[in-house]
Amino acid sequence: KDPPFISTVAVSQLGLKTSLLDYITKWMQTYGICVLDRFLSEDEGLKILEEIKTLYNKGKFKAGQLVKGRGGGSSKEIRGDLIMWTDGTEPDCVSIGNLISKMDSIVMGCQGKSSEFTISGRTKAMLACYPGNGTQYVKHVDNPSCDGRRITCIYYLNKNWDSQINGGLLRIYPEGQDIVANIEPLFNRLLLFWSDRRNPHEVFPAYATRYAVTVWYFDEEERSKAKISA
Ligand SMILES: COc1ccc2cc(-c3cnc(C(=O)NCC(=O)O)c(O)c3)ccc2c1
Ligand SMILES: [Mn+2]
Repeated sequence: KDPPFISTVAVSQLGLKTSLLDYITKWMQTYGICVLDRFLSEDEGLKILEEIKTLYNKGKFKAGQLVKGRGGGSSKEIRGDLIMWTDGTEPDCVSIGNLISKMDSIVMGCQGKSSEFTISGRTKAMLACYPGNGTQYVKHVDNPSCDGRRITCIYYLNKNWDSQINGGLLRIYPEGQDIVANIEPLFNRLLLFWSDRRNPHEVFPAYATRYAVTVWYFDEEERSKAKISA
């Protein structure tokens, strides 16, 4: 069952500037990717970072699932992130819960502004940590199999990050375009992109601890049709 989801009524009460929502819609329609810097206040961002570090240091993160390497059957490790799922209602996730509801209000605010924004729900939030020992995530598509996920929404928490030194760059290869998008996982940066085959992407090896919070938003129709995943 998908976690409860903000109602559109709440969005209008938030009184979000439609110019921001129009900006997001336009970027998503044109490039299928949108970057918003300084998404929250510095203080809110720092509170989220502290909550995540605390959870990580309590050993609450587990290795993301391994995907069998090609041939030989050996489970060649192609993922390096450690993850933890939360719906942001636990007592030690208050700021993370605030982030999730701000993500909801952004995505819901775009509802109906373009045919692609027919969002009916979302996953819980996935807290991810790349420990920084050269861990990476090879090129992949988040939703290659019509599982219902339409938008990938990632919030980065990495202070003074420089991919030239720390690695951990996210590179997106928008389908059918001869450009790539190089996205630094910078503190207080929100990234949205279509989760399907339009946006293959990879995370380059990270050489410093790299934190992110990801939520996937479901398309109503695709989600209702999706086989209930095992
Ligand atoms: C069924 O259990 C699980 C558990 C964890 C899962 C994690 C991912 C995932 C997908 N993409 C990325 C990514 O692209 N990150 C880009 C960035 O951090 O900049 C990432 O970090 C993690 C996908 C499927 C999963 C299924
Ligand atoms: Mn991904």
